[in-house]
Amino acid sequence: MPSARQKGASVAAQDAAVDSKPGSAVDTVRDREIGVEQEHLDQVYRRLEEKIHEAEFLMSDAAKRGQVGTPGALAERDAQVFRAGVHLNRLNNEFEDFLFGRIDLLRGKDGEKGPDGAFTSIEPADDAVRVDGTAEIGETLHIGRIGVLDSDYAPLVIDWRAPAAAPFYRSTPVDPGRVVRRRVIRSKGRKVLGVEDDLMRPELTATLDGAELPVIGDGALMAALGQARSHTMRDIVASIQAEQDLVIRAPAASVTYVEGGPGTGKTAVALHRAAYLLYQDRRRYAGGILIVSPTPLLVAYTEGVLPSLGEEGQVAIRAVGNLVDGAEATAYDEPAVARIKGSSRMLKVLRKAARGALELSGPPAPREGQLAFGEELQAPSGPPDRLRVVAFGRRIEIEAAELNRIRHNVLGGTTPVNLLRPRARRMLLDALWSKSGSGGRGASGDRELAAELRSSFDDDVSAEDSFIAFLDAWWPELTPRGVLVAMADERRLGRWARSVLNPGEVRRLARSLRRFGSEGRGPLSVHDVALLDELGTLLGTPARPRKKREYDPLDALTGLEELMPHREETQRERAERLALERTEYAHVIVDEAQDLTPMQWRMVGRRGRQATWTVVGDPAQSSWSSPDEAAQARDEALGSRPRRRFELTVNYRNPAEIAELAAKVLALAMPGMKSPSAVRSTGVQPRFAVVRDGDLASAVREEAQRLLDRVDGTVGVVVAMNRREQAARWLAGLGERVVALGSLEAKGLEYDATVVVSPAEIADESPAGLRVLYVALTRATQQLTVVSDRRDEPDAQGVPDLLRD
Ligand SMILES: Nc1ncnc2c1ncn2[C@@H]1O[C@H](COP(=O)(O)OP(=O)(O)OP(=O)(O)O)[C@@H](O)[C@H]1O
Repeated sequence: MPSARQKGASVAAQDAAVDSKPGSAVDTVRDREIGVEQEHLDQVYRRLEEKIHEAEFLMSDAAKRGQVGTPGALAERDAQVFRAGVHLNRLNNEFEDFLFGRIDLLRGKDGEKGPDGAFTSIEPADDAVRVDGTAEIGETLHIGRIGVLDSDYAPLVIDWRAPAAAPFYRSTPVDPGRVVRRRVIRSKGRKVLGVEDDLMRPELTATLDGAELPVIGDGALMAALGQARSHTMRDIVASIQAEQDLVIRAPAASVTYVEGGPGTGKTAVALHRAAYLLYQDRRRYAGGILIVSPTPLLVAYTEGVLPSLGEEGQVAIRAVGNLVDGAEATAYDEPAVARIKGSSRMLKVLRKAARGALELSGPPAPREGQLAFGEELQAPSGPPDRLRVVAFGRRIEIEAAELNRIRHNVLGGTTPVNLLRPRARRMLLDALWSKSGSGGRGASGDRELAAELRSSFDDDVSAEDSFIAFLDAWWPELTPRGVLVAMADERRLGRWARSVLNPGEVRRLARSLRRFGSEGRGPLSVHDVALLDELGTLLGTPARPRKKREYDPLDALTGLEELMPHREETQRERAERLALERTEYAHVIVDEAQDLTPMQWRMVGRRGRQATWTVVGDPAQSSWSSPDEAAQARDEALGSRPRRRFELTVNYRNPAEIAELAAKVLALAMPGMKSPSAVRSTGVQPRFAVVRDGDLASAVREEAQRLLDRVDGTVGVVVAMNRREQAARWLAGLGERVVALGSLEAKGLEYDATVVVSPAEIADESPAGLRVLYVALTRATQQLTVVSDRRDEPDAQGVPDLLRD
């Protein structure tokens, strides 16, 4: 397969000859071609308007039907309203470029058409090209965000995900299939602004309706890559490249595993794949698609892509620190602590803590309800050591030793602690019963009487205030946060982590957990969230009594209750409820997978136990210190599912000048690892600035301003994590186009230009520092400035030690 650079170059060279004469015949041809596409777009919009009217009619008709009360009519109404609503929503969406592509194809081998109205054959008919090298175009297809058929069911627009659209992405000059010319159409609202063509069979003289096929522009890919960046990612639907298309359309079997260097389009491919899967099998993915992203910044950056592809609702994009409902990671752990919290060794510690925390419990007073761990930390009263009740007119007591024995028995096995409470209650009642001596009263042989006696004993005791208060204090419902707070006590943690963590690790971990405060309300880090999720599983959530639905007198009249126990919930309400309750997904996509720690893999794995997976990542960008351990955890999460591997090899983000510099760090970080090849070059070399008089702030501000003057889009200033707030102050007043980022926050993002501040400082931040620096150096689409301080040991040209040959 030729590189995209070769492709782009061949077309650009071809066009350079014609395009160099502004105002010449080329402009007239371009205008005429824009006019041709405008006509088609007008026709598409006329048809869309008809469809919108149809959908509106369907909605109102469905609403009328709703007044007829038979179950069949109600279900039909729900289904219709749902379908019409989705349709309207999608059509009303103001797509920036609804129609973006066109392919002109040779006649196919067979004359068969697919369900989208296009001919299905991939290979051209034997006689499609005449012996003199001329050919007539046999089929023209327009490609857009959703498919549109005209009133005769002929395709006006093919959905980009339909099989007929695949040649738009797959065709290359080496393997063109039937495609002669691929055209990208740029439009805004209803107006066509431009066209860019790639010729797949330049050797042919092709005609369309008898006239020679014109070729316009520099190629769409280069046009897209050269555009200024904003703070949100754009879709790449008009210029997906062949190797990317293979991943996007890979069958969703088991695990699709994608590796590729920085800028190879992994994130873009992951998002387009989600849209493709939904299109392929909407019913199957009604179970939801989860996209796991490393940071909330990357979530915000990518959030608009799926709606722009016409997909919303069934895809949840969540940062790995936001996967647990009600928990949101806002704090960062220092690398040494992150290493402990992320390690699979934590599993053993958490297992001990989940059970051990029960022994810390004390009376729930002074507050009602759930046990507040914080209070008991300050005044550790411990669990009550004696149970006293009065039953059948007698005082019965259980002492500490027996209580401990009972607790020990109940805790045997691996059942989640909170689910063991009914068993604990039963065993207490058994012990009280045998102490009461009442067993003998039924011994005369009347088993029914004995059972009755026992049952009334249990009822009496269970209703007693002292028994209820005891059980609440002795076996309270534990919360994950409560257990984490309990682990903040170093001595206690040392006990639970014995022979797993060394004393230094225990001290560090306990100190970090004290951030929650005694109330457990302090900020969480991204690694804490995985611990919370694990604890949630270890503790379990006891079943709550179901809210009984209100009695509806109609049920009695119609007998509907038996027929439709969920009649009060419409399909849509049910879908919304399920989405809220959803903890497992039909497909899980993990972006930047190289960064997931073993504990995070466990958390993500729980959300896709029955799912198919797409995992994208780049080991060279891993900020996790033990990639082998993480790989093992990944394999555990993915189980024995077979994997299909893909590799992306072309860097679409960085110009060659920046990619070359980054490759030097890659050679240090991962010797022998190949860099992806950059697809374009700008002629602008990275700039090296050196801090004067120790005034880092002025140097960074000056360089940021310089770049703001040189690019139209965004500028990112990447600093070591502990300088984030400082750097934001340095940049104050420079406007919204510039942002300060900690090295770990830069993951996945991109800017027109970046300032990387003190490579040595970033590299020294953690054991994975060189890989983090590699990430920082690969964020710019146009220009890069490296600011060096003394510790960077810059040479006379300002090049820091780490970036020299
Ligand atoms: N086929 C394409 N057409 C146009 N732009 C593309 C194409 N493929 C990738 N890009 C652009 O290249 C840039 C990098 O893409 P993306 O962020 O998906 O790469 P990545 O592999 O996830 O990078 P990283 O690993 O560094 O985070 C984005 O601006 C994306 O829009």
